[in-house]
Amino acid sequence: MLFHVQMDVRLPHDLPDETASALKQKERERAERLQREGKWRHLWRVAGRYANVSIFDVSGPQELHEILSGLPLFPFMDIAVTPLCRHPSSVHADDR
Ligand SMILES: O=C(O)C[C@H]1C=CC(=O)O1
Repeated sequence: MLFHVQMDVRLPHDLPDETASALKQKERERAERLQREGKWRHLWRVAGRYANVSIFDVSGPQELHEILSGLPLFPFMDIAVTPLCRHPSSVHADDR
């Protein structure tokens, strides 16, 4: 099942630089692993903002919630989830 996810990162201004760097490094490793596993299908930076737009391919909302809530930056992100289904006019056979 595909989900469009927008994540807006809001790190507290008083978060120490070392803590922020460590969180970002852990987040990067987790994101790379999930992409290699095929669960995080697209990851795009929103131009001009500390935010991303992503497409996840997971079994359903429960798995998505487990993934998102396990992200190191989860406590510092506003997340909006939109479930997707196939568009009848799409020419891409792999759209699910
Ligand atoms: O930078 C972000 O958009 C937040 C988060 C998502 C993937 C990642 O590596 O960090």
